[in-house]
Amino acid sequence: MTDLTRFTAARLAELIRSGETSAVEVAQAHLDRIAKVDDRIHAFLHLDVDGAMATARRVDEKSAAGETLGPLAGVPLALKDVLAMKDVPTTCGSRILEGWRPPYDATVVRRLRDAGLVILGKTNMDEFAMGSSTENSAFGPTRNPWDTDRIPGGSGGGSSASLASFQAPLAIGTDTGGSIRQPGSVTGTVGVKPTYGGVSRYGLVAFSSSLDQAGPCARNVLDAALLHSVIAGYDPLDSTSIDMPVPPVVVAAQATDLRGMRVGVVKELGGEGFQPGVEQRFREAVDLLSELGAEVVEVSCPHFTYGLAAYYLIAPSEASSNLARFDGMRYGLRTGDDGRHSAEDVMTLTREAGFGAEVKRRIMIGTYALSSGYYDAYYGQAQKVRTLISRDFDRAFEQVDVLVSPTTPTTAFRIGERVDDPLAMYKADLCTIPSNLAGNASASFPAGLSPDDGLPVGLHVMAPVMADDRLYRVGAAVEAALEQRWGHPLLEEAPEL
Ligand SMILES: NC(=O)C[C@H](N)C(=O)O
Repeated sequence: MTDLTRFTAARLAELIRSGETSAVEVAQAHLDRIAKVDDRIHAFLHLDVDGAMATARRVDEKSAAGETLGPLAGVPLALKDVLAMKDVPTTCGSRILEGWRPPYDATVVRRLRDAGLVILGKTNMDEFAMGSSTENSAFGPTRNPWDTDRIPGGSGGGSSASLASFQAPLAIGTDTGGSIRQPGSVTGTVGVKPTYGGVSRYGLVAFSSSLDQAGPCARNVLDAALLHSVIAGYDPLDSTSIDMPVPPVVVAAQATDLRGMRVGVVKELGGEGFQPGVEQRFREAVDLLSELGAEVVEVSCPHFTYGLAAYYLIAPSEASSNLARFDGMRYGLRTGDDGRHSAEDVMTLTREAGFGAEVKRRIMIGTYALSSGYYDAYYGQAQKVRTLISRDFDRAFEQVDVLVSPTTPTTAFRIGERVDDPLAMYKADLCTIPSNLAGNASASFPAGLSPDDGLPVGLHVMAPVMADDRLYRVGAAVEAALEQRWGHPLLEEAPEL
C-alpha cells in the first residue's frame, strides 16, 4: 500500500474500518516516519510508543469483534505537551515540570482516548506557551519542515511541524493569543481556535485562563472538523465550559461555495508592516471568497489596534498568578533542598533554575501590572480595552457573518532572528489576539505560498461565539477551490525531508 503517512485522517479511519489496513500498521508507519525525520525537525518531546501501540491494538480488536468504530478510531495524533496525560511526562516545554507525570487525563485527552485516537506522543512548545517560534522551549527549538532554518510558529510549533512533516495526520494545539493559528499559517496547515468554552480546559496547564483554548490542528479542513467534534462539548469539570450543542462543524466542512455569506475584511489588520507577499496572497484569497459567492465588504474594528497592548498586560497578569504554583514543593524540579535552605529559599532557587527568560519576563510584567497602585492604570485599563474589542466584534457581526485578515504579518522567520527582540516576536500575533480577548471562534487556513519567499501564508477567519461552523464553511470552500487551481493540496509543494 502507498505510504500510510500521506493519507488524510478521514481516509485512514476509513481504511481501518474496512479492514484494508490496521490501526497497528498505521501507528507503526507514523512511528517509523518519526524515527526517520524527527531528528531534523524536533517536533516531539516524548513518544508514548507502548501506549500508542496498546490503543491501536484495542481498536483492531474492536474492529475484529465487529464493533462499530468512530470516525477517527485508530488515527494517530500528536498532543501538545501542555495537556495532562495520565502517567506520561508533561513538561509544558519547561525544566520546572521535568519528571512530572500527571495522575489524571485532561478532558481533551479522555475524549481522544474514548474516540480511539492513537496518541503518539507529546509535542514541543514555547515554555508555558509563551512565544511565537518554539524557540522558548527549554528543550531546544522545533524546525519548520518547509525550511529547517526557520521557525514552525509558536507556541504550538511541535504540533504544526509534526503535521507538515507527515509525522502525524492530526494534532492538538492550544491558543492563548495565536498559538494554534500562527503555527498553522507558517507551516501551511489548518489550525482552529474554537469558541472560548467550546472545548474543556480541564487538564490544560493554565497560562492565561481567560484566554487559553485547546483546538484541532490538521492538514485539511474536514480532518480538523472531525477532530473538533471529538474534543468539543460541555464539561462540568471546567466552570467556563459552554453548555450548548457543538456547532455543526463536520457538515460545514463539506461546503463548496459561499453563496449568501457576508464576509468583512478588517480594515485595521493589514497594510503597513505586512510582508508584501502575504498581502498579495491575502487579497487573492479575498477575491476568491467573492468568486465563491460571498458578499465581501470592508469593516472597521477600530480597537483591534490596541489588542496587542491589552493582551501583554492581561496574559502576563494571569500568568503571574497561575505560575505561582510551580514552587518546587508540588511538581517536578526542586532545587536547593539540601537541609541548608529554608522552604522559601528552595522556592526561589527552584523558580530561578526552572523558568526560562521569557517566562520570568512575563511573571515580572504581570506582577507589576497587578500591584497595588498600578492595577487600575495597567490591568484595569487593559480589561476596558478588552471590552471595547468585544464590542467591535459585536458591531461587525451585525453586518457580516465572518471577518477575515491575514493570519500573521509575515511568513516563517529565521530561527534566532527575533530572540533578542520580544516586541518583534509579540507582533506575530497582531491579527490573532483580538479573538482571544473576545472569546469568539477563529481559524487559519492555507492560502498559498508567498511570492516573495515561497513560504506558506494563512487566511485568518473569525466567527461569532459558538458559530465555529462558519469557519469550516469558509475553510472548506477555499481549500476545494485552491486545490482545483493547483491540482493538489498545498503541502505537496513542501520539500521532501
Ligand atoms: N500562547 C499563545 O497563544 C502565543 C502567544 N504568542 C504568546 O506568546 O502569548
